[in-house]
Amino acid sequence: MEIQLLLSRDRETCYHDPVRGFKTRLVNGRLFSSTNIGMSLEDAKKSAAYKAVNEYVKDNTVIGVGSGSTVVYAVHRIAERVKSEGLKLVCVPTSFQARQLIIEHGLVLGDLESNRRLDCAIDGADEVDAKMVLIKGGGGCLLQEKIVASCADRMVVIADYTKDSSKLGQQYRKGIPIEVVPMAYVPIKAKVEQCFGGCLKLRMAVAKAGPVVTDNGNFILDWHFDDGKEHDWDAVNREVMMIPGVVDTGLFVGMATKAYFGQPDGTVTERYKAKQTAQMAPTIGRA
Ligand SMILES: O=C(CO)[C@H](O)[C@H](O)COP(=O)(O)O
Repeated sequence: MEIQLLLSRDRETCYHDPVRGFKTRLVNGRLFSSTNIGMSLEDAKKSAAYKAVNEYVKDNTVIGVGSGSTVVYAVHRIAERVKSEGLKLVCVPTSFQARQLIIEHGLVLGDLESNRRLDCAIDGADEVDAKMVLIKGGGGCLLQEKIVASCADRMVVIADYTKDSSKLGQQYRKGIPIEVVPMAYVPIKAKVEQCFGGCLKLRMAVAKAGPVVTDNGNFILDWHFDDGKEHDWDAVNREVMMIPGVVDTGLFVGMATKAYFGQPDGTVTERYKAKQTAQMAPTIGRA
């Protein structure tokens, strides 16, 4: 019997030796042994979320609650800590989903009218590059996620190892989401393609005919950019934001303070924000 290739995708390869019953997984250049091969992607999300909540959520604080599947674990852990430690927290949602999670877990629901400054925003990401530039909005909630993060003293990203990337586009192949006013989606698509290349696709709904409509009543264009080129994401983001009808982009530049990546063996790796340079100022100033 020969060694079998079980899985091979971007920066992740998994082998099985049927004679010795030995499995290995190579992820982003790190080798994981057969003892921990059974950890699922969900376990990786959970480890990252739990570690972030344990380290960043403090008593008497206001927390921004992001959106997506990894955030579900963060909200579970926040609720556990509120119960066991009696933490006094106010949670500000970034989407309809986050609002429901907060309510379902019996947490105190807040908003930006009563809490213009947050202590920490905890959110997922679709991809995080080596400079901590994020692609967000895979779940369509980028606008409120960016607003809430911009009001927080720190933004903490929770993700599994598939989101860890050296360069945007290496791991996440669905493009950079751009939220747009519906009447402007055709000219915006043409302008971005003309100025920056690539191709923009109107995101279509799955269980509804027609396009995805965001929590804010807008459309999403997913920009499949040219990943063969070097991009200055801060400059690109600023220019795209200037196009009339663009509401926001899923590019989060200079916003994340720290990222936690859950690994296949249950460990969590961490990345900190690089020192700010003049070329890489925060997209939106903190409140
Ligand atoms: O930006 C987001 C939603 O707009 C999410 O944070 C992002 O899509 C990651 O989601 P998940 O934790 O499910 O992988």
